[in-house]
Amino acid sequence: MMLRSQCPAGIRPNATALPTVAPRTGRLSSRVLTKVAADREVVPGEGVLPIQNPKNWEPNSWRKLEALQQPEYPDRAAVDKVFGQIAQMPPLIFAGECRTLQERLAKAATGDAFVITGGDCAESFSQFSANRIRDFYRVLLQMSVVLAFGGGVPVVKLGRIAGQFAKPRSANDETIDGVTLPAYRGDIINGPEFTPEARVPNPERLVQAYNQSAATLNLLRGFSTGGYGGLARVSQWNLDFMQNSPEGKAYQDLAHRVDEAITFMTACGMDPASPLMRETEFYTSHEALLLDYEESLTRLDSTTGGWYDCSAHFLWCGERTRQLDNAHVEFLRGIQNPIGVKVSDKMDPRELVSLVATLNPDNVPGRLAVIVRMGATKLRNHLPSFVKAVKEAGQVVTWISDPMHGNTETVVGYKTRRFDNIRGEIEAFFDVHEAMGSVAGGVHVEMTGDNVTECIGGGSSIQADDLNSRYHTHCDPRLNAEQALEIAFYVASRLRKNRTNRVASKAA
Ligand SMILES: O=C[C@H](O)[C@H](O)COP(=O)(O)O
Ligand SMILES: C=C(OP(=O)(O)O)C(=O)O
Repeated sequence: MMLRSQCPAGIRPNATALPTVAPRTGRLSSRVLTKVAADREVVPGEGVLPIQNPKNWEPNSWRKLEALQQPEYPDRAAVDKVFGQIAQMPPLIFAGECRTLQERLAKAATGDAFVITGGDCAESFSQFSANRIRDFYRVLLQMSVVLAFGGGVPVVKLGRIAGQFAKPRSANDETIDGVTLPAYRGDIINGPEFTPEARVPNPERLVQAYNQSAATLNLLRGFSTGGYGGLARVSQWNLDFMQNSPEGKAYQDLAHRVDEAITFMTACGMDPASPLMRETEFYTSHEALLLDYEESLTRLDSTTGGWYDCSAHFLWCGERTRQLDNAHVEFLRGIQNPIGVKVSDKMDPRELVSLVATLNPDNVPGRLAVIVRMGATKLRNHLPSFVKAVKEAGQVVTWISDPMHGNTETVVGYKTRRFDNIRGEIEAFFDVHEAMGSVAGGVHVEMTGDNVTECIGGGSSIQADDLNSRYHTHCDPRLNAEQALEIAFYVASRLRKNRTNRVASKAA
């Protein structure tokens, strides 16, 4: 009983805490699920109220609706068996962590925090290693320090990691040299190799993806609570290959200033061994695309009586699957995790208002992030009407910019993105919010800690001819560590400007 109120904040599990969720048993019928929910004693933890689950919603109610972008498994019985196994496996995250994240995202909606989401376009089995996770984590931490320094607000770190495996595709097939095969849909579904065997959806991949997510999360939790992610290590996070780059040097300067501030605060009596100095919060996220998988990890939280998708802290609905009457929106409207929805210029502002009302009917701050991705020019034209419509409807959302997905192009046979276009979209995002008096709450980028050559431009001046030298992504091009840090310095400059404006308007 005591454990029910011990849901840890962020990724800081109390070593003795148990999940406050009841494991689901295989693919239960909706009748059985309702019974499990009704039978469970709901005892609110300290300060945690019981949750009213949405009417007519169950973890499997999405099955009645059209689900786009789902794989066609050759043997449905085999795949159902695997989902049954996953439903018996432990949750990857805890409901209490999701609630803490929601509070943080609510602050980002008002400008009292800022969200940085980053990670691979698609996690892969072949590139899975502790060093890669560490290098990604280091860059995300560096970015968050740069942002916190510029913005003077807490930075919410949300990795596209430990579950970002399934990919929506524009086309169902891929043709190379006259041979047509089913598209690669992410390592959780099929393989990237261009062979008929690799492209068949294989249910064993589901278990491998779950296991890789669990192992990744385990390491991230260790980094976050074991001292590695603590502020005292700020100056040690620079990656070797960045030491001499302008971004690496700018970061090192900033890190020295942080070190000096810590020395000063320690002299004033702050305990350098305190959790504030040694630990950091880190959350996981991915696109809730493969609905069978998400359902099998959806569990009932015994503290609140709410359903949580325990595959990640934060789940989002992609641009290709956000139709109001379809399965993905149905699934997401019922889970209690904070969620996001990707939005392009193809959406009408009235449709956005309906979508926000469906996904967050109680208008809970921090519950819903609207992740805008359309390219700078379209964003300057369309975002104002989105912001206006949402404002007029009295809806609270956390606005986040994804400057990657509206800027993809093909150059010399490679899918790539230009650094200037990415930065240009972020600039437009901040400009529009500044003009509208709304809040730029975060940035969502595809990035890696590796020294890849997938996006053109930036300080390291990657040219089209360099793309083939270290192009390792399994799907879309990512910013490398240096480019990611350069973006962080730009965003920090905008946050600093916002901060100055806020101080000036308070003084006036
Ligand atoms: O990551 C996002 C999508 O899966 C990706 O952009 C789709 O790419 P495609 O247009 O090559 O299918
Ligand atoms: C597919 C993605 O984005 P979008 O839905 O915006 O295209 C993604 O973020 O991986």
